[in-house]
Amino acid sequence: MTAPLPPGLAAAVMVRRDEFVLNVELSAEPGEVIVLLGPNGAGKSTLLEVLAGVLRPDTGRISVAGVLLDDTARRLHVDKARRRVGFVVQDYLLFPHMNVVENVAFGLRARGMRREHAQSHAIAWLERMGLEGFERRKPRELSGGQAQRVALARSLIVDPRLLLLDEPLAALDAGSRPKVRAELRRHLESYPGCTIVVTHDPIEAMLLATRVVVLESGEIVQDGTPSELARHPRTEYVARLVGLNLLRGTASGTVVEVGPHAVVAVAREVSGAVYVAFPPHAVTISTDRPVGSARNVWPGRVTDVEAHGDLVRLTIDGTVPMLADVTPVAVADLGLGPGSDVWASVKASEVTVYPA
Ligand SMILES: Nc1ncnc2c1ncn2[C@@H]1O[C@H](COP(=O)(O)OP(=O)(O)OP(=O)(O)O)[C@@H](O)[C@H]1O
Repeated sequence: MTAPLPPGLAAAVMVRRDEFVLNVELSAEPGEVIVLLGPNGAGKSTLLEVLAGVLRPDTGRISVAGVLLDDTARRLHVDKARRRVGFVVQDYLLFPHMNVVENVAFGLRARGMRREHAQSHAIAWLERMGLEGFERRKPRELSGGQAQRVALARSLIVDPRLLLLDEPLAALDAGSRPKVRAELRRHLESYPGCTIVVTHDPIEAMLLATRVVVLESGEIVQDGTPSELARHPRTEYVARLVGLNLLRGTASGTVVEVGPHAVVAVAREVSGAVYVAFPPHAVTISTDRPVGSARNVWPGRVTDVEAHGDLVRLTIDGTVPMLADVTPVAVADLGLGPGSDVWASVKASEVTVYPA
């Protein structure tokens, strides 16, 4: 007897594209949001295309929600149109000649649902996405954020068990990104299936992911929670990308309260629930309380010291826990090691702040 297939995603595939080889084993539980990171050409889009059924694996197996979608040993391949997999690509690929309702209803129509029925489902989804009033517009009459929501509604309406998002926010301008990102996060929180999101943006990764998987040269080089990755990056690429201090707090004016007696000063006025982020290299470490111009000065204790490329990454515990990258010379001069009491300072201008 064969073991039952898992309720989430289970994939072990090898795909060749000319010289490039993707060789990946990946599984995910329902409800997990995996952010897939990796340098250009690492194979992220290739992996999504294989999972979506756009590409066939050379060898391997893929199952989603207990259903086998590919099994090369048995010559089994479920066509992309018949997979319960939603795939949202970077440029949305909305049908330009169809209006918004028709775009969203498309998947249901393709499955044979009657037109009126499919459209009333689509209208309900548009309402859920905050898009009422846009039903009859054509894709070219939408903003980037609206088009992104239409694309998401179009994928979710067919109740996929796996949702694949290839750089879902890349087409948005910097101004609308934080808001759409927060919306996307809310949608993903209530989505019961597995999600895989490809992004190049570390903030997006840290905000959306319950788990981060890093792909380099067609192989998974690291897999863990965002904070595990930030604390113990295993490659230069990971270190550069996700080595980010990220805190959640409540803002008022230019001050964000991130914990009891812990505040972070930021350079612009904000209010309400926010995230604040700053890179480890923006942190200055001293053993005496500094008297400079930095508005953020926190006491802490070094708990971990790790070589990290040309620098040394310190894990600091205190009112504001953080990672700090310092030079080996500074470590030697200040005599730093686990247990050292230090002052960490960060300029307000180095802190990024955005809505939670
Ligand atoms: N249609 C194709 N035919 C042959 N090779 C391809 C094709 N598409 C991509 N490749 C190759 O496959 C490799 C992985 O590409 P892929 O697009 O999956 O990477 P990626 O991680 O998504 O990169 P990026 O971040 O630049 O989008 C690259 O070496 C690329 O040249």
